[in-house]
Amino acid sequence: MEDLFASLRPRTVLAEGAVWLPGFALPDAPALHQAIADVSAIAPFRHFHTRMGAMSAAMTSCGACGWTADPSGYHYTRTDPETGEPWPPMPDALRHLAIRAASEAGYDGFEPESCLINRYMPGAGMGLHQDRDEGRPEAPVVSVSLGIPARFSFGGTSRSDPKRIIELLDGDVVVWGGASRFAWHGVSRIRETFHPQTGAMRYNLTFRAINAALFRP
Ligand SMILES: O=C(O)CCC(=O)C(=O)O
Ligand SMILES: [Fe+2]
Repeated sequence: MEDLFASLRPRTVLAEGAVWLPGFALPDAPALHQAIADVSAIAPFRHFHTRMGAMSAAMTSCGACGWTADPSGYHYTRTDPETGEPWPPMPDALRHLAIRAASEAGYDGFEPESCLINRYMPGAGMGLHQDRDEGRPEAPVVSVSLGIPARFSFGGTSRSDPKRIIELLDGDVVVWGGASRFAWHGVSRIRETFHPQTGAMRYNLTFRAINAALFRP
């Protein structure tokens, strides 16, 4: 059965340096759900407020630093501004999966310092953006999807470049680095559907290597 699905949704190069690995994380899903529960028990999901208002995806982080947003901008911080405590350490199950996925996509030696966990309810999405606050252009971003599907747009390094739109399913992984490291991407508003593990919810984990000189307290 697994081979049948793998042949229907083969590994796909989205652009130079960007690879979609359908179902790559499926065997790890139970451990990933446990890790999300453990992290969010210490650093709860919250909606950051930017200049544009509240973000529709709820977020938390783990690792040496965590992604935060406030009306002044985006930063990686060592402590969770909500609790004042350091972000929880990255569970091994997460770190190992990210390293394996990066390697599978051609990026050996990836060492993620931070994992941003996004939680989308139906109606939530993420506007087109580039991930460019990391200060480590040589390291890829590894993105893992769990739960209900999402329409993911993936373009080029100019905002107006043509986009490829793919449906990310439970266990899918997308890795982008090299010529695609600063590719524009976004998530359409999630449609209400049901997944046995997550209910009407989608989780996305993005793993990044971060330049320590950019960490804020
Ligand atoms: O949810 C996704 O698939 C993408 C998330 C993302 O682009 C980000 O967290 O920077
Ligand atoms: Fe992103």
